[in-house]
Amino acid sequence: MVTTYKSLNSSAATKGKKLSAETATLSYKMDYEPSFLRTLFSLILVSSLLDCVLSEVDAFPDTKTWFENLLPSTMCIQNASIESVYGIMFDAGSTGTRIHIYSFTQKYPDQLPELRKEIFESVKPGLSAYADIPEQGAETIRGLLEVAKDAVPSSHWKKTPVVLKATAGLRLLPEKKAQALLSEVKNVLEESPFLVPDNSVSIMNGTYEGILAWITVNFLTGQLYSQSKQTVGILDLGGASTQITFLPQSEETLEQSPLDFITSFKMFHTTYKLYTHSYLGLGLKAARLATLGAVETGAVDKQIFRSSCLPKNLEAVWEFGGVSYRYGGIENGESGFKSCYAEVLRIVAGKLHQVDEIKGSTFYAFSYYYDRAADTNLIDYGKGGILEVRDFERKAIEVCDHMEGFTSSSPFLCMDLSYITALLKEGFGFKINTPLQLTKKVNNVETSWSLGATFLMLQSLRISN
Ligand SMILES: Nc1nc2c(ncn2[C@@H]2O[C@H](COP(=O)(O)OP(=O)(O)O)[C@@H](O)[C@H]2O)c(=O)[nH]1
Ligand SMILES: [Ca+2]
Repeated sequence: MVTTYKSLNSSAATKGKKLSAETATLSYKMDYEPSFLRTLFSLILVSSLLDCVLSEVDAFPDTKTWFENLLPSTMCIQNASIESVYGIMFDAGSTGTRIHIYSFTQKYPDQLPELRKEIFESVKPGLSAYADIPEQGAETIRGLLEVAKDAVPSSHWKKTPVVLKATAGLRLLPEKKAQALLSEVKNVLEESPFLVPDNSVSIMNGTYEGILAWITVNFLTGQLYSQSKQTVGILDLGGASTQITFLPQSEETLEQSPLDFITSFKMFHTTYKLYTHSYLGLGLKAARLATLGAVETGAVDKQIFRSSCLPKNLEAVWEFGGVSYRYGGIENGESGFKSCYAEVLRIVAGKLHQVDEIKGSTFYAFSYYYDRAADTNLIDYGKGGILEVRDFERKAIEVCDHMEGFTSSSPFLCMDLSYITALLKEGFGFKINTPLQLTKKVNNVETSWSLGATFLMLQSLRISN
């Protein structure tokens, strides 16, 4: 049994910092403490339930009932005198592609496997940057598969499933281009020695992102099996889309929310009705494009997109989704927080559904919320921390009103912080003193949908040794 936490290459914090700094690749290996194996056991249990019902999401996009009576027939990872089970999950995000290689051990034949180790590596840019050269996009997957070949013993290759789920970057592409990319990727997976299930390469429904991450976080924090059922909401800010997911306490929320914002499921004899929504185009980088006014026009030769959120004398080129945009500040014009905030406000104003009760709730926030808070020392990169919405605002004012002395690695820092402030305050309608728990990992497990998705994959395939 793994008894100590250790980071094999270097500290996760240092590696994570690289991710924030948007470097090309990073990798780390880590073992997990046994203290939360019970939690992971439970998570696997939930995933076994999830597996059989996720397909219902598309069929009944309004209110769904999940998990009902599923437990006995789905507890299928058993009867094994097992050493290791592996699962490979690709997260094809809008800003990068990541491979998560999880290994599990099964100690006793009648027990579900326990997560033992995760190996992670990523490349930038994301698949959508290869929209016109899909073969090259697929080559990035081939490269990452080499990591999997090193990580998984060759004796296990054939029974180790590999799945790729794409998120907002591909959702935003024209259907034909997205399909061409997915088809090239599928070819590459099929050429690999791993097990390639049906539907192994797909664009994930935005609802799944929120729900899988919500279940992951609430299991890892012990909320779902505690008596109090004090669950926490989650906020994910990706490059191209953003998700909000929480368990409403008030009937009013359930009654007044649009039908497709509410998803219900039964788990451990409790029915949960979650509020979840994914806003496509409101991720951090998509919001930059919108603020620059480049969404409608696209990148036109020689055109420079200007914003008061950028240093006045700046002129540079920014690439997103495989397109290059020239951008800069407004020389002899406005700059600073006040004018910048007015710009970013236009991106969120009237675009989001607001719920009164979130004002008093606790939310876990990760991805770009975490990265930008860490970049500006609002939180420690390794540890995370609790912030209030007004901390983002305070930092936005500080950065935006001192852009002349700008030395930051990202010229977009003022715009990003202002956007995060506007999204939280005016978009979702949080109060300035709403606490946010900035978290990258809970018990050393990434706060992302990919672990949950891996459990689903294993369970749906009845993978065991
Ligand atoms: N906690 C966590 N964050 C991640 C992981 N992979 C990517 N991110 C964060 O996700 C953000 C980028 O979002 P991305 O997935 O590319 O865009 P999306 O397609 O709109 O979701 C950045 O803040 C990354 O740091 C991960 O494994 N764990
Ligand atoms: Ca993401």
